[in-house]
Amino acid sequence: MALLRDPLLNKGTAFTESERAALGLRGLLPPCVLTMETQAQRVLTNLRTLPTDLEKYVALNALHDRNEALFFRVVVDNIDEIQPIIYTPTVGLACQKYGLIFQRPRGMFISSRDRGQIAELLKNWPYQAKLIVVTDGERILGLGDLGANGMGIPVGKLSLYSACAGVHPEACLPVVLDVGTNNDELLNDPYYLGLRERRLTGEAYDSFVDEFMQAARKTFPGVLIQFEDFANHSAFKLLHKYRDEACVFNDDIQGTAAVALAGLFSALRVNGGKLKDQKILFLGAGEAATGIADLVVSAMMAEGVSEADALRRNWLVDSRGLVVGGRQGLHGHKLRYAHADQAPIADFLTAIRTLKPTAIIGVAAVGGAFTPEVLKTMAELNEQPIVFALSNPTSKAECSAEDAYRYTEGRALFACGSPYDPVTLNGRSFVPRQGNNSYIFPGVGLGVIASGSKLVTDEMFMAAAHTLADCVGKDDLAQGSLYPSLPRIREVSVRIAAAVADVAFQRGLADGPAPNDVKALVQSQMYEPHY
Ligand SMILES: NC(=O)C1=CN([C@@H]2O[C@H](COP(=O)(O)OP(=O)(O)OC[C@H]3O[C@@H](n4cnc5c(N)ncnc54)[C@H](OP(=O)(O)O)[C@@H]3O)[C@@H](O)[C@H]2O)C=CC1
Ligand SMILES: CC(=O)C(=O)O
Ligand SMILES: [Mg+2]
Repeated sequence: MALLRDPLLNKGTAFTESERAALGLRGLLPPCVLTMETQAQRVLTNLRTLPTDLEKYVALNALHDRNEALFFRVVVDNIDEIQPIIYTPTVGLACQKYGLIFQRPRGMFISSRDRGQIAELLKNWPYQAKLIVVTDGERILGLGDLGANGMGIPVGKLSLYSACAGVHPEACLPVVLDVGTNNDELLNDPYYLGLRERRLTGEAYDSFVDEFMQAARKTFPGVLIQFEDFANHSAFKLLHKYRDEACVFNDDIQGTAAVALAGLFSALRVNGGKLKDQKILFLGAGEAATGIADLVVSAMMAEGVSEADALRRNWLVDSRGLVVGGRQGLHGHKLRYAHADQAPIADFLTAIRTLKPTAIIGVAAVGGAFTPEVLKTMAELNEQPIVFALSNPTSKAECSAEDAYRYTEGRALFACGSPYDPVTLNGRSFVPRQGNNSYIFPGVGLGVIASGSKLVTDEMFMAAAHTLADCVGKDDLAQGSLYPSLPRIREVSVRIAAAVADVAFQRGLADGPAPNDVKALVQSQMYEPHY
């Protein structure tokens, strides 16, 4: 009976006659033995009768908790259909309703009440984690502070690690650091499952996170830790504090940078431009924007431009307007892009008219900010404007795919953070694809784990960006797709992982000498969902 209740071992109705006899399962299952294919078909049939995406999310979660192999089989074989349910946009809604839809816990919930005991608590995890995705829930997608409800994000990211890159589910540990929430709605929600107190701040917060970091690394030596959906003020601080001593990265800063740069490379193959000649205007000046801008600057410099010139080709608009030199209160990550000799500009459209960018990248979580006027202006300024609406979930997208194509007469080179269906305009069909770090982190994580890298470096993200861009074919570009199709994701992840592992071996970061065939090493470590 214990076997039927262990999701990592359970096969349900697929246990064979001989297994049933040997494992004490006779009488505990209906007599008919099903194949995994029939089970998967049954899952899909049931799923497709459910009226809402949230109900589908709940059903898939329940399957995940019953039978991991079947769950991942269904995800891998139907990635286009299932990813939007277990990841953005539906995972955003699932986090908002986390307390209401909660059935079984997944991952570890470490709250500020556990201070002083985190190492002890981590021992309760029954597996040897190689990969932790951790959030404190303060900036869940573009939905703000969702406190402990943010757990849906590490769970969703780790599902993609196993589905898209074959990191073994047993190696994956989702963690929420529950330091309270400042979201009054949640504090008053009878179903909220997190601590009902305001967020820990300052030294108390820092030492709590540090205790977790030390305990996690001690309990799971060599573990890769991915920071996810921390608020801006914590994200940069934590990345800089740990990146040179621990195997960590920040997905929102570094993963997003790589996927956006790959998308730019693809767009430039279509319009014939060079990266060093682009002028990029970001809506947003936070983790995603400055992460992308920093990697773009490095890539421009690799094309022979000076750092000063490369910086000058990247401009940021934040909640107070264009980031310019001399503006009061600017600090940290924005300062590199606070260009002198430019008067302040309050709004995005005027910034476009003044700066004449070749590309706009939306990462401010302001839904609809790429208005018809913005899109038309980009189309007036550029034969083929680059328009990336990367904010998540869909409600926060800067524009829809349809609007991006319609208001640029089908000339936009478009990518979106959350999925959009294909668009038909004047008889031409466009297939927009997701500029989402989900193309990057699975392969990066696999490469880091396979090589046993001690650190995760910017060079790895640069390699990942180039590799992802190389996976895009002419047929993709011809239909407006700046990324490869999702059904190819495991092949893409292998290539990214090999490129990342190569960097680890070349830089002496890996755990051992380089093998003859790095790709084979990576592939040998991949989990295949079958019985
Ligand atoms: N597609 C993908 O792979 C990814 C998408 N994202 C999405 O990007 C969005 C932002 O994430 P992240 O960068 O981490 O968040 P941050 O909080 O770090 O940054 C948000 C930025 O948006 C700015 N902003 C807020 N309101 C406005 C406004 N009205 N006009 C102009 N700028 C504004 C903020 O300004 P100020 O600095 O003044 O506060 C801030 O600079 C989210 O929706 C997230 O889902 C994030 C990571 C990956
Ligand atoms: C995709 C992602 O990481 C985000 O929207 O935060
Ligand atoms: Mg994120």
